[in-house]
Order: sequence, then C-alpha cells, then structure tokens
Amino acid sequence: MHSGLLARPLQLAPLYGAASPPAALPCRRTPWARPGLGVSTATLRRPCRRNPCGAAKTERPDRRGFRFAAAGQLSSSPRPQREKLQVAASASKAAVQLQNGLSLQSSQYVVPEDVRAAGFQIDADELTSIVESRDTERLTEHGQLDGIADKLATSLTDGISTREGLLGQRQEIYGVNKFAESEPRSFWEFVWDALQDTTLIILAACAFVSLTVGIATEGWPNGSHDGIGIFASIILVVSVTATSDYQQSLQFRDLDKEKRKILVQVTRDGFRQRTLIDDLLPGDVVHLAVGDQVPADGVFISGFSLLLDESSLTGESEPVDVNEDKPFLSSGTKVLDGSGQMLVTAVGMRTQWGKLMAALTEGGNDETPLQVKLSGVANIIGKIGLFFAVLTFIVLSQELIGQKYHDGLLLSWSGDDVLEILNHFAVAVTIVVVAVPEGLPLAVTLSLAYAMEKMMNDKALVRQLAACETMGSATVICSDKTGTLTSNRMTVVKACICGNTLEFNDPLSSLSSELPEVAVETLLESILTNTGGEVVIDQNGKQDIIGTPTETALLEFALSLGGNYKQKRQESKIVKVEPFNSVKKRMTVILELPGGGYRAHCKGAAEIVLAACDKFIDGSGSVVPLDKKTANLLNDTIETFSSEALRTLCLAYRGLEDGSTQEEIPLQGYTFIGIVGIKDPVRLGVRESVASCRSAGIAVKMVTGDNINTAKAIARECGILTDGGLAIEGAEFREKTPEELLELIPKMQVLARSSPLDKLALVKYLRTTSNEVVAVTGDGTNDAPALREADIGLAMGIAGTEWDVVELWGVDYS
Ligand SMILES: Nc1ncnc2c1ncn2[C@@H]1O[C@H](COP(=O)(O)OP(=O)(O)OP(=O)(O)O)[C@@H](O)[C@H]1O
Ligand SMILES: [Ca+2]
Repeated sequence: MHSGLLARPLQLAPLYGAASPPAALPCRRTPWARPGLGVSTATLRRPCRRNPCGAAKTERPDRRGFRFAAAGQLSSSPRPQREKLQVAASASKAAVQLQNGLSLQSSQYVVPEDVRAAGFQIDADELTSIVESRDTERLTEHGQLDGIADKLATSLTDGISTREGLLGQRQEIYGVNKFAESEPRSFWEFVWDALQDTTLIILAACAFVSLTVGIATEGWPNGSHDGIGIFASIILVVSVTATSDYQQSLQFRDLDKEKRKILVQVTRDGFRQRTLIDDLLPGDVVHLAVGDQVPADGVFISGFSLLLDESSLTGESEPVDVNEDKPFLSSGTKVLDGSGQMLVTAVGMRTQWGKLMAALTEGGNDETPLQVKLSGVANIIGKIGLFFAVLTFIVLSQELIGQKYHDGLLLSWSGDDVLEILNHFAVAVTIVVVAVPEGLPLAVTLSLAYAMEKMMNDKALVRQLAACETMGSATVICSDKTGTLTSNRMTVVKACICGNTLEFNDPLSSLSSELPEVAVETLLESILTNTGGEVVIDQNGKQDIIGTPTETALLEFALSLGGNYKQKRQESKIVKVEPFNSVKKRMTVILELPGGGYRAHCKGAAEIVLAACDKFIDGSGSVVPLDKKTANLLNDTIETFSSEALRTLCLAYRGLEDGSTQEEIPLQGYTFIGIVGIKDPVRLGVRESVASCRSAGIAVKMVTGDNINTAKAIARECGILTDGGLAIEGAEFREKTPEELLELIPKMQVLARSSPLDKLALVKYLRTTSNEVVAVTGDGTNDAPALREADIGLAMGIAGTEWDVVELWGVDYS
C-alpha cells in the first residue's frame, strides 16, 4: 500500500507575524496557475473540504496584479470562499425545491424512452432531484430503496453486473463520476497573465519614454540603448514567469490525474472489490468506513452509527446521522464515525458537489509567505525609488522652469526646452527602473519551483508552493506512528490464549491442536464476526482481505487457524455493531445466538478490554473467574508484548439477556479470550530521517493512540525517544495544568493512548504558547483536527482528501 504524504500549508502566523484582519487585496498574484486545483486552494484555507474526486474545474487565476502588497495586508481570508460555497449550496437547494414544487407529482413520473430501452426504470434527473431535495416522500413513491435498486437494475446485495456492454449502457444513461474538465490554458495566456503585472507596466511605460526621448535627443541607434535594455528585461521576466507557470500548470494536471486514482470499495457481480472512484456508476453498492469521503450521491442501504460531516456542503459543523429515516448521502461529505453501505444514485457533475464546483470559480490566492514578504519589501523599495525619482525630476527641472518663470516665458516652449524636460524625465525613469527590484519575487518563485521539482523527484507531490517554504521553517514535527514511522503492514506474531503464550513464525504453528477446542472456537467467532474488515473471494476465486491493516492482520490470523469466514458469517446473526473509533479504542458486536440469548464480542486496546473482564477461559477450556494473580499475569503479558513494539489487542466476550434494546453495549463482565500481538515493522530510513531532523534543530515527537509501551519501543527504535526524554499517556496529559505543561512539553517525546483531541491540544499548545512552527503527520481520520491546526499538515495515504500539498510514497522527512 502506498502511503501518500499530503501536506497542506497553512497558517503562518507564528512565522510571519500575527495574522492581521482579513483585508481584501485588489488583486493578488497567482504564482502558479493551477488547473484542476480549483477546490483545493479553498480547502487549504480550511473551510471547505475538498471532495474525494478532486473536482477538475479549472478557473482562471487572478490576474497578476500589482505585486507590492503592504505587509499588513497579507493575511488571506478563508471566509469569502466559504460563504460563496454556502450561498451556492443554498441557491442550488432552493432551485431544486422550486423545481419540485412546479413539476408534476412524481406519481405521474414517466420513464423516458431511452432509459426504458436501456433496461432502467428511472432517469438520472429524477434520481438526482430525489437525493438533492432529500425527498423521502418521492423515495417512497418509487418503492423505497428496493424500488430504486430495481429501477436501477441493481441488487442491494450483489451490486451491479459488469457483464459486457452493461456498464457502457449505464454510463450512457447516467454519466460518469468525473467533473467537467476545462480546456488547458495555452502558453500565451500565461504570457498575457504575466504581462498584467503593474510593475512591468510601469517599466514598459518607462521604456517607451526612454526610447522616445533617447531617439529624439541622441538619434538612432545611440539613443535607443536604454529603452531597448528595459524592454529586453521585461521580455526576460515575462518569459521566465510564463514558462514556469505554464510548466507548473502541466504538472498539476498530471498530478490531478494521479490524485483521482482513489480506490473505493464496491460490490459488483456479488464480489466486494476495489474500484477507481472515476468508475463508479449509479446502482453501485459502496462500502463506507470512518475517514472515507462519500464518493457520489446516494441512498443509505445499511450500516451502524454512520455519522457524516456535511460542513463542506452546508457549512453546518454539526455532524449528521445517516440511517433508514434519514437515508441521503451527498458526495463530498466525510464519514466521521461508523460504517455502512450506500446505493449510488448520482455521479459526477450531477451530484450536488459537482454542481457546486461548476457554479463556483475561485479567486486563486496563493502567494507564498516569503513571496508576500519580499513583495512587501519590494514595495517599499519601489516607493522610495519613486519618491527620489520625483525629487530628482523636480530638482533637475526647477532650474529651467525657474528661469522661464523669471523670463516670463512659462507658456512658450521651444523644442530644446521640451527635450531637456524629457531628458530629466528619462533620468527619473532610470531611477525607478533601477530601484524596482522586479526580480526579487521572481527569484523566490523560481527557487520554490526548483524545490518542488526536487521533491517531485523524491516521489513527493507538493501541491502548494507555500508548503515547501513552511516545511523549511518547521521547528517541531508531531508524527503519528502507524503508517508514518511504521510500514502499516501488520501481522499477528504473538498471542496469549488460555494462559499460553504462543509465537508464530512464518508457517503458523499447530496452535489449534494445542488449545482446547472451545477456546479456538470462541476466538475464531470473535475475530470473524467482530471485524470492520471482510474476507472476499475475487473474480479469480482468490481469497482477499479488505479492511484496515489491524483488521486485516486479525482476519489473516483467524484464517490461518482454520477459520472459515463465509460459513461463520452465515451462521451468526449480528444484531448490533459499535464500530471502532479512536476515542473508545475498541469495537463491539452483538450476536443473536441460535439457541436464544445474545453474545457481545469486544476487541480493542488491550489494557482497556482486559480491565472489563472478570472471567477467563482456562487451559482446559472452562470459563473460570479471573483472579488477581491471573489478571496480573495477563497484564504482564500485555506489557511484554508491547515492549516488543507489538500492537496489542485483547479479545473478550459476554452473554447478554437482550441484545437489541441496549443503547450502549456495557463494558464490564466480559470473559477474556486472548491477547494478540501485532507486528508493524518500522520503515527503512526512519531512524536516519529523525536524526537529520534533529541535527537540523527540529524536534520530533510521536503522538499515537497506541499503548504506551508499544509507543515507547517504536519511538526508541526510530530514535525519537532518547535518554532523558519523557513518554506519557493522553489521560495524564489531559490533567496537566498550564504551568506543568510548560515544564513537560519540551521534554515530552512520546504521547501515547492519545485521543484525537489530545493531539489537537498538543499542536495548539506548541503553536500558541511555545511559538513553534508545527508540522503534523497523520492519517487524516483520527488525526484530522490536529492536521487542521498545524502549520503544515502532512496526511498519509489518503490521496484526494483535503490535505494535498505533498504526497509522498515512502516518507522522508529530511
Ligand atoms: N480495528 C480495531 N478494532 C479494535 N481496536 C483497534 C482497532 N484498531 C486499533 N485498535 C486499538 O486502538 C488503538 C489505536 O487507536 P488509534 O486509532 O487512536 O491510534 P492511532 O492514533 O491511529 O495510532 P497510530 O499513531 O499508531 O496511527 C490500538 O492500539 C489498538 O489497541
Ligand atoms: Ca493514526
């Protein structure tokens, strides 16, 4: 699995002085015209999220304007973009409602002929408007979810059929999941943009004056040298700027294609599989999990505690529940919690998000902070130059004018007089030309572009020039563990079941024969039912495991013990699921037992789940009370596993009288099944990277949700935890007073068992109280708040989400 490192630039307040109140500049310079990046610029300023599909709407960048911005005017305002988006959203909603009000009742809905001919019973417009207007009544008129599925010629269990020709037909009727791409801009458009620079216009005027005066006074060709010289420098600046902008635009186009290679999980032909987001079609059954972006508009099929963040569309920051009663999902929103399946009803430009993208053009505003600063300096120098030029002109001309005034000839000018004045003017122009440091911001652009290209060669995609710059000034890196420092390829290497610790080297030992049958049976039931992953058989008949690396490791373990996923899932009836999330750090399911009654299976952070156990399965397979001694032994085992840098999970179960009515599945009275230790090897080169960060004066801290011992072991292996460094847990961190934090944070190298909010608090603290420039790496799901708060957010392995400045395959901090 490749892990992308996506960075997002940000707030540079600590670096570049306190952010001033948003002030609109008349026009800002766009260093790179960036086709296809339309949405992300806004995203980078935080408020609106980028959709997963990377809207490919291109807009013209702002005209190159007067580059010299006063330093006080530098802060960029995220607001207008956000407001525009929301206004567009509500306008689009209102339009749909109006349309619905005016249109015929849908009971009179007539299927268009071409749709019927292609084998469907509902057309794209109807589907779009049902979801967009969230019209449950019309959904009912179409026969609810099942009706829609039928009309879309799909099955809610098996998905669409990919038999020859069928996909093409579907595509023809409903469109593709892509956004309209605009024409690439030509080189000459970039030249034109470059010419709009006020400085250049002033220079051109000067060149013109100088040329006229020169030729008039000194004749051709002697008098033309200065003018031609200035023109030549203008041409140089324009061609360099235009060429580099043009090249960047081409690069960004490629990059955008790369970014759209997002895989989503769908069921087609009865097989769960991964498909490119571009290939999604109405009728597809899509599986959603925490952290996913909804890839198209659709209707909820099934799921557990599915919670969406719709702020990118509506601006409402309050998360929205999605369930049978509120079954509509819009593309561009994000799954905050839970898991589920949706039936795709609209794709691409027909989705609400697609329409918004089409309606919006964004004012590009991506001068990098250094450029802004330099522009400010250039501005001041330019103004001083202008002042002295005027002064010189006055001083030079006052003698002549004074003389004429004295002679009373102020209104009669000879050719010589005019020439003299023009000559003085030429001198003044020369001063302006010399004083205006036109090349200064250009030099920055070029050097950043060079840095960007170098990073590209290191397999890093820098989406925002400013990121290069900010990265260079980072003073602290807060790194998560999994996927950043480790390779995110997990395998179960140790387990403790029935009090026996077992080690697995490659061919898994004959574990099942050593242990009592009941224990193995329960273990298998636990892993195979209580999982966010899935074992699927692909079209070639091969077994494939889908899910997060932790889930995959567990399922692999169960399969190697002889578990039969399909059979187990058919036998057991799951009535309730509490999906895993980083706050609870556990996952629970409730099964309805064939003989009546219910059983809950819980797995999660080892010490937390073990603390909920009061019984355990002993060596003979019988359930006995968990005495102090055994509990201590098990705790020791957890400690041993985690000190070996293993991610430790504990599995447990309990009987329940009633499974479905309980709001929260209780966290006590469990029977301990076992502990597993999952290995996730440290990436190659991480130690060296950490060392080079350190020698560059950058502090590296590990912030993880994992067990403190596991965290410590890995931090030591990476060179993050050193002698005298501190490692503490989130619970302890939360209790600290500001004074204690002041002492603690500089020494703290590892923050373990942290919740997303702890990560956020740490980053906030570092940025505000300690005045550090903070880079955060994370996976964008549980690390999202911290990533957002950071000066630079480097998000791992989530191509196409909102942190898109850098995308690395293989991490290298140096
Ligand atoms: N699918 C899962 N089901 C149950 N428990 C899990 C699952 N995945 C992880 N855990 C538990 O939760 C802990 C990790 O929590 P969390 O996801 O908050 O960590 P994280 O911050 O993403 O960690 P890292 O820094 O390693 O990426 C693990 O130590 C493990 O005990
Ligand atoms: Ca993580």
